[in-house]
Amino acid sequence: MSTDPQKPTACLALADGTIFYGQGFGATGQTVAELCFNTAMSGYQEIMTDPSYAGQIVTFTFPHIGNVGVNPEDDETADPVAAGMVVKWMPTQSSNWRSAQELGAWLASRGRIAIGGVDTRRLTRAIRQQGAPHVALSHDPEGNFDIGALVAAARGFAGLEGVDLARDVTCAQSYRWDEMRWAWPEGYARQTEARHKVVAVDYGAKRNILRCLASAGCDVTVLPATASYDEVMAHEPDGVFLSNGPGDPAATGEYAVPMIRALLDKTEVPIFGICLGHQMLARALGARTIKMNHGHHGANHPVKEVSTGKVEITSMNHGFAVDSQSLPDGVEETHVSLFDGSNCGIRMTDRPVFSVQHHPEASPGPQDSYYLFERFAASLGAGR
Ligand SMILES: NC(=O)CC[C@H](N)C(=O)O
Repeated sequence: MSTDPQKPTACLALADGTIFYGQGFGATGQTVAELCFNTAMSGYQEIMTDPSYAGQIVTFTFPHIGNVGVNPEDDETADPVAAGMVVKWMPTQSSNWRSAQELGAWLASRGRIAIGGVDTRRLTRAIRQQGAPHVALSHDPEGNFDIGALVAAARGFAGLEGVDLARDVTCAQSYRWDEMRWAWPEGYARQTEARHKVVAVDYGAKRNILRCLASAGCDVTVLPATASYDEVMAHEPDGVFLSNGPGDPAATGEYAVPMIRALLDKTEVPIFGICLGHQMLARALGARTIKMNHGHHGANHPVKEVSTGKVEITSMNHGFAVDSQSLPDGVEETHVSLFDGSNCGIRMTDRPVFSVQHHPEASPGPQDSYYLFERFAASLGAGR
């Protein structure tokens, strides 16, 4: 361990040669990924364990990260999935009654590298200006860095376009889910009966999505990402849910889109998709998806529901988007981002098939969009 307090023990190299030094925490070693920034002021543990972040390092624009520690209940999946984290201030000792472990120890035990002491405003401006950069992040307690090799490693990262990561993060086998939310958003009744049989296809599903489905009255069976049409229909579902997940919807869609297309062609089953599920439903309907400059990642993104004009404050985490210009006849845009006008929701006009780009399960984030789970449950009929 270096004894010089000024000597950097971590280094973040952008592919354009820009270098950020800081103090390392979590695991030691090196990782390469795409870099994004997240503006949420809380929920760093949920963000780090959201499977949608596979292949990405997250820069937190909120400066106090780590100060409430981590706990087993707030994991969105079993392990952190984001490749690493960048923060402004080194985490202080955690102070919260729910804290079971310090953030640094938790990251170290899960092989995830973090760097603190970075000018995250400057870094965020760089991400906005150049688009999500490819980076290499190195943590060496001795502070020995081969900058040329790090920049070369960042340049060597192939990026996320055309990459299917859902296969890496999906479940190995199907399973039932019956845990409900711990708290209900204001104004919603607690459902006690699982009345609707729902198959949730797991492209990297967050646990709170499954809790929200169960809480809206769904009896949930989770299937692996590569489940075929026949495997889905063998469960005789009243509805099918398409989850969030990492990577490029075009690549994941190579196997997911034919399954979704078969559901649309051969059945009348209601479908609800979130984020990657939304993007792949749109592709199955004939629309295009595109890579965004630096994407949307945060917990305060305003989204307008087109039919009512109502604005929801939403949780967001995506780097690809549905091109609303490419929506075919019979599919309408239901939600739109008030930050940049990008598509945030679609529906088929003649049947209960709909999806959204934002995250109605929040975790972290506001609860404004929870009604979408109730809307899905209502589309499943009176129940069994
Ligand atoms: N949260 C998600 O499902 C992300 C979807 C997709 N990987 C994207 O980045 O756009």
